[in-house]
Amino acid sequence: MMEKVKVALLGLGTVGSGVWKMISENRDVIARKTGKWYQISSVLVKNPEKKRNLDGVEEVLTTDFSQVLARDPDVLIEVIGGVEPAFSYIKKAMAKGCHIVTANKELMAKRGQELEELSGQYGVQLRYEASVGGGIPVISTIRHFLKANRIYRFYGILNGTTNYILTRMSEEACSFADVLKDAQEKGYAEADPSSDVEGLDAVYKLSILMRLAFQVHVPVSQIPCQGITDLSPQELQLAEMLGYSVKLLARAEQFGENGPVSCSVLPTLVPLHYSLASVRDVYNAVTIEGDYVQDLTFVGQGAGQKPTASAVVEDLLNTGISFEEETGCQTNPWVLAGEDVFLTRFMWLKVRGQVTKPALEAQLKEVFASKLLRWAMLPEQAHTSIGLIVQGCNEQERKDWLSRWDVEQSQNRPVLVGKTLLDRCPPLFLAKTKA
Ligand SMILES: NC(=O)C1=CN([C@@H]2O[C@H](COP(=O)(O)OP(=O)(O)OC[C@H]3O[C@@H](n4cnc5c(N)ncnc54)[C@H](OP(=O)(O)O)[C@@H]3O)[C@@H](O)[C@H]2O)C=CC1
Ligand SMILES: N[C@@H](CC=O)C(=O)O
Repeated sequence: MMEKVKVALLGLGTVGSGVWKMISENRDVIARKTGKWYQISSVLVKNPEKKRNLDGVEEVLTTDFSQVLARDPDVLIEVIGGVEPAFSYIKKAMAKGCHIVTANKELMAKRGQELEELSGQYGVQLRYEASVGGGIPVISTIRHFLKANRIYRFYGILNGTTNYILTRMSEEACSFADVLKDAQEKGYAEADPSSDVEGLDAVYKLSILMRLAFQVHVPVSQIPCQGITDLSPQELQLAEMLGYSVKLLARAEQFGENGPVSCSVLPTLVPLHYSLASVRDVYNAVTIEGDYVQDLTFVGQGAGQKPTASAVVEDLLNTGISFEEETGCQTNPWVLAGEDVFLTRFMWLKVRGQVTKPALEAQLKEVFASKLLRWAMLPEQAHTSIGLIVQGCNEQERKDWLSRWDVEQSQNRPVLVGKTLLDRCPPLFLAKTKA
C-alpha cells in the first residue's frame, strides 16, 4: 500500500495551477520515484466565481482557510504571494505540524528569518526553492552542496520579467509597455508588475540568497536598487554599439568572514562576449563563487508556470526526506554603499540638436583624456544620443561635461568589467553606511 501525502494548496494562479497540473499529469512518475501518492485535499482561492479549467479542482476549492486546516494536510503549499495573509496562514499551519513549501520571495525576504525560527520551534520543514530563480535549484545548491565553502560572492540575473523585456526591447525594438503586457500574459510578472520593473523582486531574491550564502540578514530597504523603467531603446542601442548588453544585475559580496557586505540591483552594462550577456528572454543566471568550488553558474527559466511549478513540486517531494536546520544569522551587518564598486561607467545622454562627429570627438578627448575608453553617437531627428564608456571619472567631471550640452535626458550606469565581478577599489575606500 502506497503512503499517502495530503497536500493543501493556497493559491491557484499561474504557479498554483502549474502545481495542480504537474501533480496530476506526473502522478505516475512521482509515485514510481518516491513510492508516495500526493493528494491535493484542498485549494484556497480568493474568488470562488473564477473559471478554473482544471479537472477535479472544483471539488476541493474553498475560500475559507479554516476548512483547509480542518482537512489535516501533511504539507501546505503557499503560492498566493505577498506578506499577509500568507505569513499568518503559514504560522497557523506550522503550529498544526504541517511542513511548508512556498514560492513567495517577498515573504521570505521580509519575514524569512522569523519563519525559519518558527519551523524549528514547531519541528516542521520550510522549503522555498521556487522563491529564487524559478526552476533553477540555486537554494538547494547553497544549502546542501556548498556548506563547506566560504562563499564570498554571487551575482547574476534574478528577474525573468525584466530580462524578457530588455531582450525584446533591444532585439526587436518593442516598446516597454507592449513587452510588459506580454510578460504579464505569459505569467512571468508579479501580480503588481512594478515589483519586477522597479527591481524589488530581484532585491527580495538577493536578500534571500545573502542570508543563505553569507548568513547575514540585510533588510530589503538597505539594498541599493534601480529598475529598468527609465531605459530607452536608444540607450540600449548605443550600449550595443559600444559592445555591451544591458542586464538588471543583482550582485552581492562579502569582504571577509563577518566582514562588510556590498550588494545592489542595477541595470548594468555587460560586455557582449561575457556568457551573462547571452542569457536572454525569461532566463535567469546565477554565478556563485566560493573558496574551494571556485565558481558555479546556473542558467534556467526564472519565471513562468512550468519552471516554477517544477521547483515547488520538487520541494514537496523532498519534504520529509532530509532536514536542514537553519543556522544563526548576523542581523546587523555592515552594508557598503552598493554602486561605488563600479569604477567603469556608461554615460548616456540625449541632447537637443545635431552634433558633428569630429567636434564631439575633439571635445571628449579634451574633457576626459585617457579616462575615455570608448564612445558612440546616434543622430535622431531633432536630437543626438551620445554614449561613453569612461573609467575612474568622478561626479564633478561628469556634471561639468553635462553642463556643456542642452540635455534632454541622461543616465550614468555601471559597467561590468574584469575577469571576476568588479573592478573595485578596496572596501575601506568605499562610502559606507552602517546598518
Ligand atoms: N509567476 C511566476 O513566474 C512566479 C511566481 N512566484 C511567486 O509565486 C507566488 C504566486 O505567484 P502567481 O501564481 O504568479 O500569482 P497569481 O496572482 O497568478 O495567483 C495568486 C493566487 O493566489 C490567490 N490569492 C491571492 N490572495 C489570496 C487571499 N488573500 N486568499 C486566498 N487566495 C488568494 C488568487 O486567488 P484567485 O485565483 O481567486 O484570484 C490566485 O489564485 C507569488 O509569491 C510569486 O512571487 C515565484 C516564482 C515565479
Ligand atoms: N516575476 C518574477 C517571477 C519569478 O520569480 C520574475 O519575473 O522573475
